[in-house]
Parts: sequence; structure tokens; C-alpha cells
Amino acid sequence: MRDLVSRYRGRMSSLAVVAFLGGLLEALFLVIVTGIAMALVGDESTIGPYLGQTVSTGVALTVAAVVLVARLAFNLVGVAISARLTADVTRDQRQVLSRAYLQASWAVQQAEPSGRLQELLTSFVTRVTNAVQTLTNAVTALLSLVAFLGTGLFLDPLSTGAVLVAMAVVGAVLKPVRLRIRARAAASARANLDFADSVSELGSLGLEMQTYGVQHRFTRTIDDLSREAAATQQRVQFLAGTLAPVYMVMAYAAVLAGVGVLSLVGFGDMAVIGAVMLLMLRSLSYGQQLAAASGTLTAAAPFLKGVRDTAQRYAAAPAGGGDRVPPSVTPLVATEVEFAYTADRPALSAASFRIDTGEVLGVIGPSGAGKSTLAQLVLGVREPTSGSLTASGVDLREVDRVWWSARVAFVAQEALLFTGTVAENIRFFREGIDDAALRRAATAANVLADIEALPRGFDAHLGERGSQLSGGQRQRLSIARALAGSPQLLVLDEPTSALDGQSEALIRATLRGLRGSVSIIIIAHRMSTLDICDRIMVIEHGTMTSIDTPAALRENSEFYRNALSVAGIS
Ligand SMILES: Nc1ncnc2c1ncn2[C@@H]1O[C@H](COP(=O)(O)OP(=O)(O)OP(=O)(O)O)[C@@H](O)[C@H]1O
Repeated sequence: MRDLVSRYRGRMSSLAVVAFLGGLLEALFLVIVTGIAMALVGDESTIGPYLGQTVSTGVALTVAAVVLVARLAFNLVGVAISARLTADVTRDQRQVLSRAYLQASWAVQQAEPSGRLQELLTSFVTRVTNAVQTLTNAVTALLSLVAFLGTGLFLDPLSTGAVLVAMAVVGAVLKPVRLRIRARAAASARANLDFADSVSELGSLGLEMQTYGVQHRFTRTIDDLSREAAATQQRVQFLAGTLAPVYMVMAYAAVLAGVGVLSLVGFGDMAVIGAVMLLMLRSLSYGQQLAAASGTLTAAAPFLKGVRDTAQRYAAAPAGGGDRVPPSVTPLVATEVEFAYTADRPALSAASFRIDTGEVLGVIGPSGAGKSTLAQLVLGVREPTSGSLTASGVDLREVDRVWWSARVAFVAQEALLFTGTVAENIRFFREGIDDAALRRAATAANVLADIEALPRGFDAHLGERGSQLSGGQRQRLSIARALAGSPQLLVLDEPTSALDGQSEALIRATLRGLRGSVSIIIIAHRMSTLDICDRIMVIEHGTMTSIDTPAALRENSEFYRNALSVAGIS
């Protein structure tokens, strides 16, 4: 919360000034009204003396009315500042978090549980917004309280002083409760994140759940997690809720102490005593607002911390890249590349190879051998733990990301389409890809006929994640997306493994058409997909064991020969 206060110091200060002046006006109003009431009771036509002045009740009434209007004006200014501040904080928190995420490295993004960012951007930020709103109310209450107590001290230092001391004692007594609230709120924040992680996983497992009839298992998990989240929330809310009433009772006791002091030292001017009592009672309601706000703020602190820590974690691991621009993507040269996800053993080691312009390199190997890891290294989204990858002699870590991204393309095993039109899915937010380029890419990817068969062609809306298309159509659409930017390097990670023979043949035809002009790295389990390759790399257990022409590999790679024989290719 301190971060927020210092970041928005200017506006917080304006709010404090407005609240203090508003509080002073309200205190003045109460003093005047008490004076008028006492004058009426004593059948007098003047009130005072205040600061050595007495004024007629008529003038006092007019002044009270003017003060009231001024108080309203200050109130409204305070509300406007508070509304602006709250809206700004919401916007800023969302922007900071989402920008940090978008600029974070792939390693960080990939490790993040799905649904977590959404939870942070929505419910966590909402909690922060509410906390800021509470904070502005608390600032208003605090400064009004200061104004009231200041006026009280000015009128009658002794009894106001007694109330002040008692209030400080009350605040100190309630501190352990606040600490407890903070600990429980941290547990509540964690429970909310666990719940969000599970719900988002649930959303992606619908078909499997139905198929295996295991909904009850998920029901139980969700029930447990939601029970835990509700229980922690209840504990926090209860503790936070106790602060205000406990404070109120203790504060009334403080007023009682003030009255006790008065009875001991004797009453002075009735109008002054009346005004001080009124001020103290009104102070109590501001004090109660403060106590309630401190509970809410303490409970919101872990949510604010969650947003801030996550944004810092993202920002600490930005996507790589530098400012160098090589003459071209190829030759792409890997020298003794090693990559480890964890400290125990590298997922890929001793990878040395070179890809020239227009060359097609196949990559094969058993499951878990390190093929996808190699693809991510070549794409520059992961950096080698040791060794180097260079594009035309420039280390990929130093290459300008914008330049690089415009020249490489990737097709994953599962085509990821989003809710939007066919054209939007192929263009994929890149500027400078006109309609002719979309058509060319669709033609090259052998998907033009499928697009034209849709009711609105390129303007047809795809359902969520392109659910109205077949797997083969989705895959060819994602190849069209890759080709639309006229890449120099195309990396495909098992693009045909989930497809039927007909779809695979279409994709093979596409790749054959690109051969010679685009450098291609294609990871494949299907040996038939590899018949367009100039050379093939074999990766086994994280190590590159061979890289050669298909004919040479028949001679010197046992893995390759076995793979051919399993595929029924002699
Ligand atoms: N994000 C990750 N964190 C930790 N380990 C990982 C991660 N991704 C992959 N690995 C591990 O690295 C090794 C290589 O994985 P990789 O995905 O590169 O294999 P692959 O050859 O592409 O496998 P497949 O053919 O099954 O897709 C595996 O042991 C895998 O468990």
C-alpha cells in the first residue's frame, strides 16, 4: 500500500488537503450550531466569545449555512479525486501486469499456470481497486479526524487530550488483530489462486472428463478448493469486521474517560463543553471508519503484493534480444548448443549444425529426446545454457527481436486459432500483410479451397479456437499464418502427427513448394513427412547423434533405419 501512496503522492496530498479543510469546516459548523443551541437555551441573542469575539445568532446562522455549503463543495472535490485515483490505479495495475507478462521471456510465460494471469488481472486487481477506494476514504476520515481533534484541542485541551490518548491506546490494542488479518488474508489470496488454476484446467479438460466419466473427481477437487477459499475469506472478513465495533466500544469508553476528566477538574463554559462533546462524538465515527478501513486495507495487502510481486517476477525475466541486425537469417549455425531446464541434466546437449538458405532439415528422435527444445532454441525464444546459435554470424541473443520475428515462423503440433475471422487468424495482428498476401499464403498452404467453401470466405468467423474447422484445416490455416509473413526460416514441430494421410499429403506438397526458397526445420514422427528433407538430424536422449542426408543415414544411423522399418519404408 505504501508503494501506491508514494506513486500517487500528488493526488493523495490533494485529497488530504481537501479532507482536512472539509473537516475543519465541519468542526466549525458543529461549534457554531452548539453555540446557537446554547444561546437559545439560555435565551441569549449572541454566541461566543470565540477567539474573543461574540456574534449575533442571526449572523451565526448565516455563517453556519455558508460553512455547510463550503463543506459540501470540499466533499465533492474529495469524491472526484478519489474516483479518479481509483480508476487510475485499476488501469495502471492492469497495464503494468499485462505488459510485464507480454514482455517476459517464453520460459516464464510457459511456466505460468493457465488462468493465473486472468485471476490476477481480474479478481486481484478488483481487490486492489476496492482497497484504494477504502484508502481514499481512510485518508478523508483521518484528516477530518485530525481537524476535529485539532479544533477540540484548541477549545478544551484537557478533555480532548484524554480522548486522544485513549484513542492511541485503542489503536495499539487492535494491532495484533490487524497482523492476524494480514496472515489470514495471505492464505485467502493463495486459496483464490489455487481455485483459479484448477478452474482453468477444468475448462481445457472437458472432453476427457466426459469420456472417462470423472466429473465427480473434479467436482470434489473444486468443492474442496472453493470450500477452502470461502473459509479463508470468511475468517478474514470476520476479523476485519470486528475492528470497527471493538473500536467503537473502546472509543466510547475513551469519551467516558474524557467526561471523567471534566468531572474531576470541573466544567467550564457550557457551550464549549457541548461543542467539544459533539466534536468528540463525531470524531468517533471518523475513527470507526478508520478502524474499518484499516481492516479492509490489511486484508487487501496480500492481493496487492500478489499483483506487484508477479509483475516484478515477469519484469525480471524479459524476452531476450539485442539491437543487431544480421544480413539474413541464414546461415543459421549452432555450435555445441546445450540447454537445461533444471540443474540435474540437460534436455539437449552437443548440438552443432548449420542450415543454409532454402535447405530443409528434418529432425527425428524418440519422445522426450529434446526436439521441441531444439525448435525453441532455433526460434530464439529460449537461450542456450552454453554454446551459441548465430544468424549470419550474429549471436541470436544479440539480434533485434522485431527484425527476427518478421523473418521466422513457427507451426506447432496443435494449431492454435483464436475467436475471429479467417483473415484475422492468418494475419495474426501483423501489420503490412495485405489481402493479396493472405490469398498467396492460403494458396501455398493448400487451404484456399477450404476457406472459399466457408459462407463468408476470408471474413468467416471461426468459433472459439477455430472449433468449426477440422484438425487438418486448422493446421493448414496455421501454416498459412506462418507463410503470410514470407519467412526466411520456417520451423514446424510435428505439424502432421495428428492428421490423416490426405491432410498430411497436402502439407507435404506445401513444404515441397517452399523448398529452395525458405529454410525449413521440420520435426516429425511420421517418416513419410520427411521425404522432402535435404538432411535429417537424429536426436537421442538429449544428444544429437547424427546429421546427414537420408541416403547416408540409412548407412550410419540405427535409429533412422529402425524408424524406416517401423514405418514400413524399405
Ligand atoms: N518446460 C519444461 N520444463 C522442464 N522440463 C522440460 C520442459 N519441457 C520439456 N522438458 C523436458 O525436456 C526433455 C526434452 O523435451 P522435448 O519436449 O524437447 O522433447 P521432444 O523430443 O520434443 O519430445 P516429444 O517428441 O515427445 O514431443 C524431456 O525430458 C522433457 O521432460
